[in-house]
Amino acid sequence: MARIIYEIDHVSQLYKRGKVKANVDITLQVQEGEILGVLGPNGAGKSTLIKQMIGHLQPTEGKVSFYGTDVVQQTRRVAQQVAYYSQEPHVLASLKVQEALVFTGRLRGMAKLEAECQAEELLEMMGMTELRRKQLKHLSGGQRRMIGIGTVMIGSLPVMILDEPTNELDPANRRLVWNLIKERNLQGATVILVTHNVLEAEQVVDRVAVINHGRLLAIDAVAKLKQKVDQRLKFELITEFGRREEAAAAMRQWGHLHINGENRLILLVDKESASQVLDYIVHFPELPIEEYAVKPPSLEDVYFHIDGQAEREASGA
Ligand SMILES: Nc1ncnc2c1ncn2[C@@H]1O[C@H](COP(=O)(O)OP(=O)(O)OP(=O)(O)O)[C@@H](O)[C@H]1O
Repeated sequence: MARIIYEIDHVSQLYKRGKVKANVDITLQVQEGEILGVLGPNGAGKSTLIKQMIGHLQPTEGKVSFYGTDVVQQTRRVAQQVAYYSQEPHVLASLKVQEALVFTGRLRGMAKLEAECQAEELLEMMGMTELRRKQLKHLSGGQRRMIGIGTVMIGSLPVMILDEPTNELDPANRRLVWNLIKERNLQGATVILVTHNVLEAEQVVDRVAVINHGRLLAIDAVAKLKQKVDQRLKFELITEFGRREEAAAAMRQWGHLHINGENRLILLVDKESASQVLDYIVHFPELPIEEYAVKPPSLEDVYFHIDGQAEREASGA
């Protein structure tokens, strides 16, 4: 059995004197050595949970323990063991790239030479050695984010918490970051990864916690979550420009539908009705659908399925 690093026990967070419930009665554990993805849409309560995990926020109710002790009673130990990458602007902005990395390494107890060597290695890995003498505030948004990832990596702390690590990055850098995360995990690091990029997260996470409206809707291994929609097939439908709602209204009768872009619909249907749906699409001439494809469900579909189910239960449907 893997050791439990984090124990989140019936945690709730209220803002604005109780008017905003950012998270509601969340209970989960993080196991040593895993990559746990925390998925949810904007405003779901993901960052609030992370702030509680690093001790920046004391939960209104419940407790977050790190190796068995309340996080807020040992923020120093947590800071020494948990590397955190936030979405917020970089506090090291006036430092040069190399200084920012070395400074962070030194704060984590590295010797000067060791920190300088690791900073150089990281810059090489990220293809950013040319930028080492530039101030962070003079970098592009994406470059600054890459250096932010570097500051999480330096010192090789045993736990990494990354809040939307690939936001603003181009495809090559996104791949690089996912590879760095996977590599660190193979070397033993536990990773908690907040994202709404479900498609990319699927490639790296071991388990997934789905959060919306502050509540934990599901937590399990990706394969187990996928079993929930295993008996379904996914239709990806591209609608005619400006006629998405019309197409959605016609297709909703066949299964669980969600809108996924200006002219893209995703329809999850039971395997038994798939041939009927196909027949309907092909033979119904008025249907404003330009292209369709049938695929097995992805983690993204599981996510929408779980979220949709929670919405339906909440509305009593
Ligand atoms: N300091 C605050 N004061 C008041 N309300 C807040 C505060 N921080 C967050 N909230 C609210 O709490 C809810 C959860 O916010 P949170 O930032 O945790 O969501 P998130 O899932 O991280 O969203 P995103 O993906 O957009 O970053 C939102 O409704 C948000 O508006």
